[in-house]
This record gives sequence, C-alpha cells and structure tokens, in this order.
Amino acid sequence: MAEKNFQVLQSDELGRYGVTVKDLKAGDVLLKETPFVVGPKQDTPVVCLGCNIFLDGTSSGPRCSRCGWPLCPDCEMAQAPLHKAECRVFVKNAVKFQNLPKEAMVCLQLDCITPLRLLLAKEADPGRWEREVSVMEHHETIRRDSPSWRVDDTNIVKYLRGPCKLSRFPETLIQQACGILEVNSFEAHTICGNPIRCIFPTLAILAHSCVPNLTHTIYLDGDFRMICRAAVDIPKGDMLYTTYTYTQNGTKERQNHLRRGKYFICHCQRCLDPTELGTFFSSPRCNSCSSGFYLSQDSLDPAANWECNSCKDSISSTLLDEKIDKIQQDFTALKSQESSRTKLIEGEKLLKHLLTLLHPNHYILMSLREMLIEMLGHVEGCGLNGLPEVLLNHKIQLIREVLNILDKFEPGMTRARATMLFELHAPLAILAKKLFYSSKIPPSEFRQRLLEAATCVGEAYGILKWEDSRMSEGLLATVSKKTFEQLLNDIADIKEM
Ligand SMILES: C[S@@+](CC[C@H](N)C(=O)[O-])C[C@H]1O[C@@H](n2cnc3c(N)ncnc32)[C@H](O)[C@@H]1O
Repeated sequence: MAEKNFQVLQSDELGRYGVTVKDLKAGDVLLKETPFVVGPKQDTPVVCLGCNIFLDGTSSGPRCSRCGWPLCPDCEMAQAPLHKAECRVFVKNAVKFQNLPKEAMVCLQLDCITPLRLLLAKEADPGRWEREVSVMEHHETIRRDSPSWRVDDTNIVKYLRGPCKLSRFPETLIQQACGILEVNSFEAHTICGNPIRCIFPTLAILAHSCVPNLTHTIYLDGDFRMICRAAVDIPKGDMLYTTYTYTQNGTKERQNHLRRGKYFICHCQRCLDPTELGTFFSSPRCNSCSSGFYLSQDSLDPAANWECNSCKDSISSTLLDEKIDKIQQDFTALKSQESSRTKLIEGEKLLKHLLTLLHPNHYILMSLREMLIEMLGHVEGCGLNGLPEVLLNHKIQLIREVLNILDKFEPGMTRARATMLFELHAPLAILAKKLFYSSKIPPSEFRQRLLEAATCVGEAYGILKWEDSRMSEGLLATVSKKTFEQLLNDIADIKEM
C-alpha cells in the first residue's frame, strides 16, 4: 500500500482515516493507485461491458459473440479485457442476457456485473483482497436493515447464486462486496462520458469533507490508474479529505446523500454551520422582512425549523422544502430545454426573479448562473466576439460569482475552479480588446486587462494539465496552454505600440 505521504489512523467516529506525515504543497502528489475493480454503476441503462457506451437493449443491440451480453463491436474485436472474467462465467453456466423492451430506462441485470467482478478479482488476487479490500468499511449492521440490502439480495445475491450458479460465493460475502461498492466507490467518466465506479482501496481510506483538500484524476488508458493530489497546501499532521458527495449541493441534500448512501452524518465545519461558511448557500429570503434570510436552527436535523437572521420569523422545514422544491422544478424544466436564445432570455428572467426569493449565493442560483455562463456568447448567433460590452461584463460577473463560491467549497487546484477560470479568460480578453480598439482605455489598462486574462487561463492550464488528454478537461488544457502563450504575445506587442 502506497502510504509514504500519509499515515493511517483510526477513530470510533471515522474508522480508518489518513493524516499527512509531511507538509504538502498544492499540486503535490499524495497517492497513485490502480483500482481493484471497475464496472458499471447500479441502475444503469444498457451499456457495453467493455467501454461502457450506451447500447441498444432490444434484440437488435450488439452482443458478445461468446456470452451474448451487451458488447459493442469495437470491444468485441478488441476482446475487451474488462469483460473477460464475467464472460467466462456466463458462457460456462449458460447465463443468458434478457433483451429489454425499447422503452426500458434501466437494466437491472447489469447490477450484478461490478459485484461479480469484485468477487472474481478476489479469487484472482486473494493477497490484495485480504490486505486492502476485506478490511474496507461496508456497514453490514446498518445495511442489513436498509432498502439497499433487500434490493441487492433480490437483484444480485439471488441472481449470482441462482441462474449464475455461483453458490461458491456465500450470501454474506456477496453482500459484503455490494456494501464495499456502495460505501467506497469513486465515480469516473469514460471517454463517451458515461459514469463507471471504481474501487481504489487506499484512496477510499481517506475521510470525507464537504470542503475537500484533495483532488484526484482517473486515467482512462486501460488500467484506470488514479493520481491523488493536494488541492491546497496541507500542513504535516492535518487530516486528508476527499469528498463523497457533490459539493455544489446544499447541506440538506449532501447530508441526505451521505446518510443514505454512505451511512454516516457529516460533522464537517460547513455542515455544522447553517450559513455554510458565511455563504448562505441554502438560504431563502425572509417572507416577513426585506433584509433577512432564513437559516436552519439545526443544520444536521432535516426537520428543524428555519429562522430569519434579521426579524427572527420562523418557518417549518416542510413549508421551506415545498418552496424550494417548486423553485427547483421550474429551474429543472428550463434547464432540460434545448439550448436556444429563448432559453437564455427565460434564464435571465428567472435569475432576476429568483434573486427576489433566494440569497444571491443560493445553490439554485449558482446552477442557474452556470447554465447562463455556458449559453452567453454561444446562442445569440454572434459568438462571444460579437457580444456587446454589457453582456461581456454580465458574463464576467456571473463567472466571478461562481468562482467566489468555488473558492469556498472546492478551493485550490480543482477541476471546477480551473474550468471556470478558463471560462473567465475569454470575455476578459475580448472586452479588453473592444475597449482598447474603440479608444476607451489606454495601452497601460489594455495590458493590465490582458494580463488578468492570461493569469486566469495560465492558472487553468496549471491545473488541467494533469487531466487525461482524451477527456474534455484534458482537451481544455491544450487549448489553455495555446491561449496563454498567445495572450503573452499580445501583451508583448502592446509594449511596442
Ligand atoms: C470510504 S469509507 C472511508 C474508510 C473507512 N473509514 C474505513 O475504515 O474503511 C467511508 C466510511 O468512513 C466513515 N467516514 C468517512 N468520512 C467520515 C466523516 N467525515 N464523518 C464520519 N464518518 C466518516 C463512514 O463510516 C463512511 O461510511
């Protein structure tokens, strides 16, 4: 186990966790690891068991010529290594894939694939299983009373021991495999963009925080190796945190996800603070006064009342949830529309309206800003270069607002920040050029503004250069580097003007 940079400790609350044994600088590598297992997530649609692209689940879909389970023609040709172990089981025991009707959204038959791969990997590498995987937390006691246990018993335990004739795997072992996957999996996206889950036994030791201090990249070049780095400077002796949930959700959603899927209550600083580190990320505006915002009276209790921080008006969690659900539905309906000028105009209207109902930093407003940032300069039919000054300034402001939040919740050298920094450089540079060539700013200010754009895209490159070059972020790294160099040339030219 690669533990040079950190030490594994244990506590009653966390189980095993990691602390640094030396000062780490942002970007330093903490850990490199190959997964013990990789496979489809639960409740997936029909996907190729080699590369995970979506496949037709009806009888017309491509299948493995040996076992008849879903496999795309490329993976069939390449004899996809990922599919080999289960293929042998399906062939030997004549386990047939049942084709699905056209309208089926998920394929429960595929739920058994990753647990089966985990069990077969145990047989193939019993030493690593014993040392690294068998000790992983799987919350057997809590899971026994949970819906997951019953669903896994029907869809996986009975399926593997019945039709797949794998009675050599005891029920408790199969449930252990399911629990390990549920509690410890990290998600990666394949080149086609579909999610898969991976078990990295050492990475999974590290505790969760809703403000992580680590970031990791999974490379898709065959063995799915992972590199985990410090996202911020981490002093020797500090705890190491990944995140098991989506940091851009409010506390209630994050707590829900962690309680239901990972079986614990997060007590991180952000979760304990109803203001979420001063951001008011989950706060609606008060119904009774013009200046206050509702804050939960106990952010770890989903049923707690919310109280206005100014006039002390109180509102029940039920009423507040109804209000937020309604807003979320309106936003989701808009978001699901095809990108168009009308959608952009409706989005801008919704932004104005929601600013009257929610704190400006509310997580729904953050998602709405991200949607608008993506569309501004891409749907008007004129491109970013054709945007008027007022819209360029608007786009810059939206990006800065999102970055302010990311600085709190995903600080340092993270993909999310890098992507936003990349977004910011373009309107900054275009606006600078527009202002300069219409003689509205002097050369000194032009240089200053281009320097800011170059700094943004340069920082984005410094983070994105670690990404897999076949993924969208990796491609962004290449563009960032070129743009950074171009901007430096532009700045040098100004000196000579
Ligand atoms: C991925 S495992 C982490 C390693 C685990 N502690 C072990 O010993 O195998 C996730 C589990 O660790 C515990 N855990 C991780 N972070 C936690 C946190 N911030 N607060 C409480 N429990 C945490 C929970 O039991 C959670 O289900």
